[in-house]
Amino acid sequence: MMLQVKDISLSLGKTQILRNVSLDAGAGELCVIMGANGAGKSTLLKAIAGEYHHYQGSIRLADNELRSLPVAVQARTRAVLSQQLSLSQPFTVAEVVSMGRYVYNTHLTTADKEIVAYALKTMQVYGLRERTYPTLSGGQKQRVQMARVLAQLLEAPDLQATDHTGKKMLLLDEPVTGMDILHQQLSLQLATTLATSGVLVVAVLHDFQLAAAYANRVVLLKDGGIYAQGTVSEILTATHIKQCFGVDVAVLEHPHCHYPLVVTAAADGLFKSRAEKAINVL
Ligand SMILES: Nc1ncnc2c1ncn2[C@@H]1O[C@H](COP(=O)(O)OP(=O)(O)OP(=O)(O)O)[C@@H](O)[C@H]1O
Repeated sequence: MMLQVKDISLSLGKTQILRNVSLDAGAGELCVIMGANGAGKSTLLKAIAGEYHHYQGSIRLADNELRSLPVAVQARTRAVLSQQLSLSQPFTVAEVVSMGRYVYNTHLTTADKEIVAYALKTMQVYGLRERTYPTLSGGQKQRVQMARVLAQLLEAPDLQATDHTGKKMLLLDEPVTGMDILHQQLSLQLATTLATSGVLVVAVLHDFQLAAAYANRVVLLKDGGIYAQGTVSEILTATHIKQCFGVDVAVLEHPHCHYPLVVTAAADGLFKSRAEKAINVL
């Protein structure tokens, strides 16, 4: 799946939210969108998910203009984990994950049920499958949502069995919010495994360490526009982070791994930055 976002601008109400955003991402990539609160990350992800039709510019998926693709086709080619998904009905965990399969069949086949069980086990929520979703903890809910999108993407109950190249896209909006460190790592490893099988993964993340460890490409948004995009080492620099988040950080070498470490200096650097002004105002 090739995604080509060309010069899109989008207003919601009277406010322009996205300004001339362009990015290209290809099959097998894990593309991470970062930026401060309100920078436009979720809006961009929703636009790529086909939620808005009134953008200017073009969003092309495998060479088709997104807004011309029928919704049913979109649902079979991409899965979306949105922020703040609320389910008012007391669905069970198994039912929530099964929703990922109803885009293919109105009645679940044996293969669908195997995929659902596989997704539940992969996100370590199989033991919760009879529980009602609203009773879960925040992190457990996110794990169930990851299982749902996994169930939607898979063509067999095996992560590596299928070549998804050119066929599928996964959109994740802050997927690890509320998850403990083990399940954060598990979720990003899962995203990487899917990317390796050819899925194009676009994820909004706030965590620099997860982005540094897992992203192939980082897109940094500021005030609704692209501030910078490129590889982890090109984008996660102290200057960019200061410009986009107003915080002084040091970017260090990881002692064992190939990716950088972004660290704040609470007693020193932080208080030289805009955060100090914000704190003083309180
Ligand atoms: N439906 C809407 N109508 C008007 N303004 C909106 C609407 N949705 C979002 N906005 C505004 O658009 C801007 C971008 O919002 P968006 O949710 O894309 O930010 P974000 O980068 O995902 O932020 P966060 O890190 O807080 O999730 C914000 O200023 C937000 O208040």
